Amino acid sequence: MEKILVRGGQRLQGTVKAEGAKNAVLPVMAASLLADEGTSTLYDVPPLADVYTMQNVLAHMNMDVSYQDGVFQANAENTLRPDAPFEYVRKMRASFLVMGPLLARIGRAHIALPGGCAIGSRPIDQHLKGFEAMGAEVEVGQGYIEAKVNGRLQGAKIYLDFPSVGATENIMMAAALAEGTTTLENVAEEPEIVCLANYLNAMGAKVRGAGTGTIRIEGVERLHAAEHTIIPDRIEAGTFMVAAAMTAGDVYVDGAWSEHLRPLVAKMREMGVVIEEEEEGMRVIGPDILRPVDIKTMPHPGFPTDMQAQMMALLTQATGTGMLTETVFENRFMHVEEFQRLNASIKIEDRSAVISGPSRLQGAEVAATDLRAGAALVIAGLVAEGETTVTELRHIDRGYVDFHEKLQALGADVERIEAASGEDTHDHEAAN
Ligand SMILES: CC(=O)N[C@H]1[C@@H](OP(=O)(O)OP(=O)(O)OC[C@H]2O[C@@H](n3ccc(=O)[nH]c3=O)[C@H](O)[C@@H]2O)O[C@H](CO)[C@@H](O)[C@@H]1O
Ligand SMILES: C=C(OP(=O)(O)O)C(=O)O
Repeated sequence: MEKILVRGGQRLQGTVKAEGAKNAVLPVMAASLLADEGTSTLYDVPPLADVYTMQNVLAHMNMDVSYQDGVFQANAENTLRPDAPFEYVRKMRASFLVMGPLLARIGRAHIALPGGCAIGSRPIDQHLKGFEAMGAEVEVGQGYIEAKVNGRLQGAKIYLDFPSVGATENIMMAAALAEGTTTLENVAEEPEIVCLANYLNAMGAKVRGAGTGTIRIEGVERLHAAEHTIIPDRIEAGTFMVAAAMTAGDVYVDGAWSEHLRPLVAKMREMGVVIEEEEEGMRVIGPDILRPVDIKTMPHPGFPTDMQAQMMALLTQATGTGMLTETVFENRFMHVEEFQRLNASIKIEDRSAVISGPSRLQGAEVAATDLRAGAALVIAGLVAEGETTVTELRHIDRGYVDFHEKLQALGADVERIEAASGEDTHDHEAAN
């Protein structure tokens, strides 16, 4: 088992580049199932564990796929196999995004139930409600969801109870090949939804309104392969922005697109961080004294839950009391105990974490409880006294490419090392 070892005290300086977005590439890869003709080529595909998992899921379904040097190619002309087994879905919940494309393309899907995970129970009722409204029969049993439709899915009016990112994507992909028009209301407005809609439209779909609260999809009979470039990862970019601010550093984050990062930029500026917006990225200059802020996570364009743990790290260094309220996931404070091990002063009150700073963080052994928590703990280690070791790196590897190397290049004293055997005893398989 490996771990990341951080020796705190360095100020980050230089330039770092964000990869293609994990949360954009996964639905786009799933959407490549919809093309019955040609080979899709996707650019800026990051070499992440989740990308390899999705590649394996598609290959399991009998697609021809290849991935090299950031370019993913996918051909779905073969007879497709309609199932995604538990061995993939347990590694990555986003495997469930193949359900909409499978139903639309071959009228059947047999997908393992995603189940709960480290950040909450994460039900899929909104996805299923959408498929049923479009005429699919859905049965849940023995750990699997079986869905089928006679003939084509039918366009429908669907109102989501909550603007779920995954449900919006899954239903949008299904509706692209449905008969008639689908109107999806109260949908997610995340930039990743727009990235998916652009790919679908390049395939010949008629999707309008992505990035707003209502999406209209006029179904077409067939879709063809297309070329598409994945947007930069706003969460990876945001993570480096926080790392820069945390260490009173001066870092240019290439690929930090300001239009995707408005809620983060607003809060960091409130804390006193200097942010210069440029066309392709942002320069972040950390102040000597950080002010505390209150933050509530919300669906886009609200503050992203995927930046909550990183902001917790930053708030430990603010002078005064700040608060983080998590409204998107029911249980996304597992990292608080790990932060406490680093001597942070954090109290949980219902769905909020109250952080008193500035804390003199002290290096300790901590475990990544989920993907963003892992990144946040490494960042906390950058300002902690002594050595911080972060274990359970499989979480970090789901969403960050060469995380420690990118930090090293900015001047951090960080390395990835082999843990002594038996040292890392919490190796649960389920990564998500
Ligand atoms: C691969 C990917 O893109 N992952 C992102 C996606 O996850 P994901 O698509 O799973 O997140 P959702 O937006 O669907 O979930 C948000 C909330 O809605 C609830 N819910 C969702 C679906 C449903 O059918 N019923 C239901 O109750 C969930 O339990 C959660 O509490 O959006 C999240 C919210 O921005 C991000 O944190 C994840 O990084
Ligand atoms: C929660 C996340 O991802 P996933 O939905 O894939 O678990 C994340 O990217 O922070």
